Amino acid sequence: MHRNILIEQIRQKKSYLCVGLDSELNKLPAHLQHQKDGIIQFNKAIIDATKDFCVSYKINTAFYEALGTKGWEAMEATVDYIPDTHLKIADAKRGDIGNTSSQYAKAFFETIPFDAITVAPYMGEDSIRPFLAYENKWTIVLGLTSNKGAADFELQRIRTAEAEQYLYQNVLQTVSKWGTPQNLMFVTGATQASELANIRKIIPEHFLLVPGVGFQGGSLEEVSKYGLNDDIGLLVNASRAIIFAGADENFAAEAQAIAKQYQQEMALYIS
Ligand SMILES: O=c1ccn([C@@H]2O[C@H](COP(=O)(O)O)[C@@H](O)[C@H]2O)c(=O)[nH]1
Repeated sequence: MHRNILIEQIRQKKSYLCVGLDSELNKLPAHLQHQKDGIIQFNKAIIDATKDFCVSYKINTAFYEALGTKGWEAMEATVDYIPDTHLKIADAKRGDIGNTSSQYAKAFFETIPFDAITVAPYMGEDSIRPFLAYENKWTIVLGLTSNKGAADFELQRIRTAEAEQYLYQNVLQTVSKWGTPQNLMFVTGATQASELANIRKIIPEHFLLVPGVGFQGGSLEEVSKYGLNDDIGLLVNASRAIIFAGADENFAAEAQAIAKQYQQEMALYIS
């Protein structure tokens, strides 16, 4: 998906919400858990209920890979069902030596036609280039993640030739030179909103994929205050807070109500 289309969708809907389809089998409403295509039915109902309030869906592949062939089938059927107006993100956190990364890119951009994939930067440029080689696809590189473990490496101070900085800042500076704001985004956890102003100094134009509102406690208001740019530049993800808002037959209506709440708050922040 081209950046202009994404921005147009966001402006039309007054929403930069990304709904996370972390559809863990044993958390589905009881009536779906034992059905052969329970996850597919669940995802379709969630998509139908939320598509007017969001611009993107993020499938965390772990929840599907864990189920083997059935999970991969559910992932494919879900990607097929998501309207083409919505950015389809594979949260797969891949990255390997170049020829292996090429196969990951093929798997998630061609075999299953996602628009975007999350990638870990640890193995460096040759591990990321194969994803960037695809036109109209997005590579979303982990920058400053939302978890406690971000302190172990990403928030370590390092000394480079130019400056003393956090490791994650060096990642943003370096990786942003390998692609452009048209094909590269960065993950920034909503729980790290205090760093957003610094992040915007390094990458003012790029889109940020921001997980961590809802269950992880991040603030949509803070993220929006420090993260929005002239093109909006944010995709804020909520998974469990939306898809598991209700636990019974009413789950889709409950999910819709929460997605709508996020959208309505976002509309206040979009000028
Ligand atoms: O830094 C990161 C990177 C990825 N995630 C993923 O986003 C969702 C968040 O789910 P919630 O239920 O809204 O907490 C999930 O798929 C994570 O693996 C993240 O949380 N933080």
